[in-house]
Amino acid sequence: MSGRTTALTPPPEAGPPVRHPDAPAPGELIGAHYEYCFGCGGGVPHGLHVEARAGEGVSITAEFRVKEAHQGAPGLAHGGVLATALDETLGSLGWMLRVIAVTGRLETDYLLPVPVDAVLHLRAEVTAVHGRKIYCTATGRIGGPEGPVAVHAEALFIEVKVDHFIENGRPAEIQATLANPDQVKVARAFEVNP
Ligand SMILES: CCCCCCCCCCCC(=O)SCCNC(=O)CCNC(=O)[C@H](O)C(C)(C)COP(=O)(O)OP(=O)(O)OC[C@H]1O[C@@H](n2cnc3c(N)ncnc32)[C@H](O)[C@@H]1OP(=O)(O)O
Repeated sequence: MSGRTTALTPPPEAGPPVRHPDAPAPGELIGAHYEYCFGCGGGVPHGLHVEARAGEGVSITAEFRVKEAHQGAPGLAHGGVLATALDETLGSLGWMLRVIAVTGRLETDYLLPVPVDAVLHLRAEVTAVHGRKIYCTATGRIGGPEGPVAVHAEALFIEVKVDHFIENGRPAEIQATLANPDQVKVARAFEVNP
């Protein structure tokens, strides 16, 4: 696509993504990484509640139903909300590599308006990895998993360690999350092998 910045183009020395042997099986529901995540958490009433599943290879599929609280123009999803849905799906790719990664750069193309009550069918995949840099893309389709593409993103995620959240976030909540026996999957996210 025209107008792309080179920051999202993997360098020639980048390698193909490698699915981690302990990655969840294709179709497995991944679940929220944090109850109060705006993208996936069940504890956020007006959140997106994106539901992600492991895909084939190093990919993720997800669904997001647009609700009234997500409007920009009347009856249509806000562009920032759609970017959030793409970001959330891309963020789940860390499960397939067994790393924790945060968004460094996200470029979004809006191709079709997305109405309230529509389900956005999302798919994200890693295209290349170079050191801590994870190059990835995502699409959101409406009208079904094979429907027309409404939104598309290219992104660069950067691998971080759990210290990133302890140093920059609220340590007490990180520790509480780790200590909660019901948050097994969250704990697994922190158990990543370097
Ligand atoms: C509960 C479970 C938890 C699970 C948590 C999962 C959460 C998922 C939620 C969804 C995703 C999100 O919204 S995450 C939240 C939004 N994102 C963030 O808050 C990130 C804020 N940014 C940062 O903290 C920082 O800038 C980092 C960590 C991204 C990078 O800082 P750093 O660690 O010091 O590394 P740095 O040397 O700067 O960068 C490493 C390499 O990446 C490149 N790089 C870095 N940023 C960019 C960029 N924007 N565009 C191009 N390239 C970039 C650098 O040039 C360098 O390349 P080279 O020199 O090596 O070639």
